[in-house]
Amino acid sequence: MLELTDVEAGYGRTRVLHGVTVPTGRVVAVLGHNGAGKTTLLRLAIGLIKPSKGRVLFDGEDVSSLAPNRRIARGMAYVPQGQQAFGQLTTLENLQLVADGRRGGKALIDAQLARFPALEKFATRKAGLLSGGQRQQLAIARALITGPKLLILDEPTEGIQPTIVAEIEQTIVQLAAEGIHVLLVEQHIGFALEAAERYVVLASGRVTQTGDGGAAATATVRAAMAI
Ligand SMILES: Nc1ncnc2c1ncn2[C@@H]1O[C@H](COP(=O)(O)OP(=O)(O)OP(=O)(O)O)[C@@H](O)[C@H]1O
Repeated sequence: MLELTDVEAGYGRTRVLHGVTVPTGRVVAVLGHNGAGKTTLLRLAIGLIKPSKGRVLFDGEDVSSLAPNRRIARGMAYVPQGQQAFGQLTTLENLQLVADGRRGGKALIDAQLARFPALEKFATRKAGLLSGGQRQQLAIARALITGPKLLILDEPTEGIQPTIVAEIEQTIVQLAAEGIHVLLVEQHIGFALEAAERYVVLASGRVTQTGDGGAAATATVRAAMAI
């Protein structure tokens, strides 16, 4: 589905990623310490930054030079860090912003309200008054309304209370079971590897390790990351 091959990218003259190749897989986990380049890699995948070298293939098409909106139209969706939502709008209005103008808009919203009971419960609550975990579910629901083939998630459980962490993890597993591919940056290495088909570890913008996911990979990855 998504293939990043030998990509180099950064900000202005600063190179952050150096020859990074990410394998394909239903769920691919991107791991690494703070500042390793994980978010940069996701921003590159969705097209917010362009590679100066290498290529990004999606569904067999070279999308390296396509803008984010065109990648979204092809079936990519991106949920950045930080549980972003329009705080002054209600849960429902946040969902309507994405669903309006799409065929079957109401059904698309209903499907996500059914997926996330907390959002259904607080449909008329302003998003700014939701808990961080609920806002994260809202951000994921908004992305899912676009019907993505690939969901790109940047630290979806960061700063979220443990009960909702488990729900979000369950959602990721469920999405994969539904056939949606996931590119996941996640600090909870145990969960990320359990959910992942493949993983990469980044350090200073380079891949230091890659392999098959699964619980058995945890010890190897922890050793490689010295944690
Ligand atoms: N907009 C930017 N302009 C310049 N440099 C940036 C920008 N964003 C990130 N960087 C730099 O790129 C490097 C990688 O940052 P990135 O956010 O991709 O890492 P990360 O692995 O996602 O870290 P974290 O886990 O802290 O989110 C860091 O050195 C960072 O300072």
